[in-house]
Amino acid sequence: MKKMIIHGGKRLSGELTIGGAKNSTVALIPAAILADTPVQFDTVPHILDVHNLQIILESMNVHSTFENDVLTIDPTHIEESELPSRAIKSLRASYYFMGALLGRFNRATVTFPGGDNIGPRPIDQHIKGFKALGANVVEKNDSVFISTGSEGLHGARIFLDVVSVGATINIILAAVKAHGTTSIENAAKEPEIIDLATFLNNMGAKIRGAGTDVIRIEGVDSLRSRATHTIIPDRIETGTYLSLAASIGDGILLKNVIPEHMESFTSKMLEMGVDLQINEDSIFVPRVGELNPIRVKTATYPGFATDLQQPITPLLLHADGSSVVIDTIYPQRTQHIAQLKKMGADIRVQDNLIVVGHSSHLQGAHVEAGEIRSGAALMIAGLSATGTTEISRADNILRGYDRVVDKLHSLGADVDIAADEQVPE
Ligand SMILES: CC(=O)N[C@H]1[C@@H](OP(=O)(O)OP(=O)(O)OC[C@H]2O[C@@H](n3ccc(=O)[nH]c3=O)[C@H](O)[C@@H]2O)O[C@H](CO)[C@@H](O)[C@@H]1O
Ligand SMILES: C=C(OP(=O)(O)O)C(=O)O
Repeated sequence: MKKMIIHGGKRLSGELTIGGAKNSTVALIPAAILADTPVQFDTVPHILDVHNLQIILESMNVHSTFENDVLTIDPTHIEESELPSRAIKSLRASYYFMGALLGRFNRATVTFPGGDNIGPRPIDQHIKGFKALGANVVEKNDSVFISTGSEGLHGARIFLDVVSVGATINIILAAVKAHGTTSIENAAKEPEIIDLATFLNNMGAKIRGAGTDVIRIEGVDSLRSRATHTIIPDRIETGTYLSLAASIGDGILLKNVIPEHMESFTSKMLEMGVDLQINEDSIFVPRVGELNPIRVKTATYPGFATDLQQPITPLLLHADGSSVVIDTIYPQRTQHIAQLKKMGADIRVQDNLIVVGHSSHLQGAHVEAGEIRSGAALMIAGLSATGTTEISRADNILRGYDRVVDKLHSLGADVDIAADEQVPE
């Protein structure tokens, strides 16, 4: 495991470019195995999740190359094989191989995925979707075995009991080459789902309604790539740097942003009194003055993303009064609290609410990134704090933040990654 070492307390300034969205990328890579041609993605983030997905692809004889932000994947010689469980366990999105393999081979065996430890993460809605499409699903030991009869998958009407990004994507992957028409009702509306549908439609898929809560998919026989797919910018990375810039910036410009994807977040920053300058595809964060406390309640898109409730917390510590955070998606997503307290933050849980009080001074400390977004919160707090902060389990940050150390250096931060002998792999 790695640790991140931060010498904090420096004001940061400059500009940086947001990378391709992690949560699009981790769906697009499994989707690539549905193609009958090589496929290419641009603005691919340099993150551990991509590296681990490449390992999983390689185990199926799907070769990939990643150079200059361009990932090329050749699925034309794909073979069914046992997937490497260590790589599967390293990320949540490995469950997209269930839908993608089912779409490609009419069967899939996938170990239960890993990913962030943020409370219970059932996959019942994914399974419900696969079954509706005609698959037989058996969960045994730590694996899910999914198969169809010789007739393959057929279209179906599926109403999701819970709005789930993962289930929506997995059902699209399975249904895109099924016989007949599938509809997903109460579907998730996240921009990453539109990105996936755009990629598949450009290869000949017939997916309508992505970005609304009813998605219709007419199955097609073949998917053929004709152009490089440019991945949408990462809205969670953007929100993280917006929080960082308002917390300790002396003027920071974020480029490659889709401001419409950020509205639930930027509206909260404006409410706090951050004088954001929102342009067509960039956002400038000036040095901020006094900040108002706010209430944050997470919700499905276009609501405030659960993935940003921890990254905005260091900014809330600067507000002149107590802010309140309620995570309705993952109520147990609170690993940052104990760690931020070690740095002197006034933060506590009270009746299922996270209460964040004004904390005029943070002190560097040894803290642990229990998951990606608590890691991001600690990184911002460490940059704001006086003294040295060491964040162990920093792999959790590196698994989803594109070239994070280079980007922080470009803003003038004193930060490094080193091996952590205390925490074995
Ligand atoms: C790789 C990826 O894109 N990860 C994102 C995705 O995770 P993921 O796709 O796993 O999250 P979901 O949208 O599925 O989860 C939303 C809620 O639905 C529940 N649920 C989900 C599936 C299911 O079968 N049954 C069920 O009850 C979950 O426990 C959770 O409370 O969306 C989450 C919510 O925006 C984000 O935090 C993650 O960053
Ligand atoms: C929870 C997250 O990721 P994953 O679903 O990949 O664990 C996240 O990106 O905040």
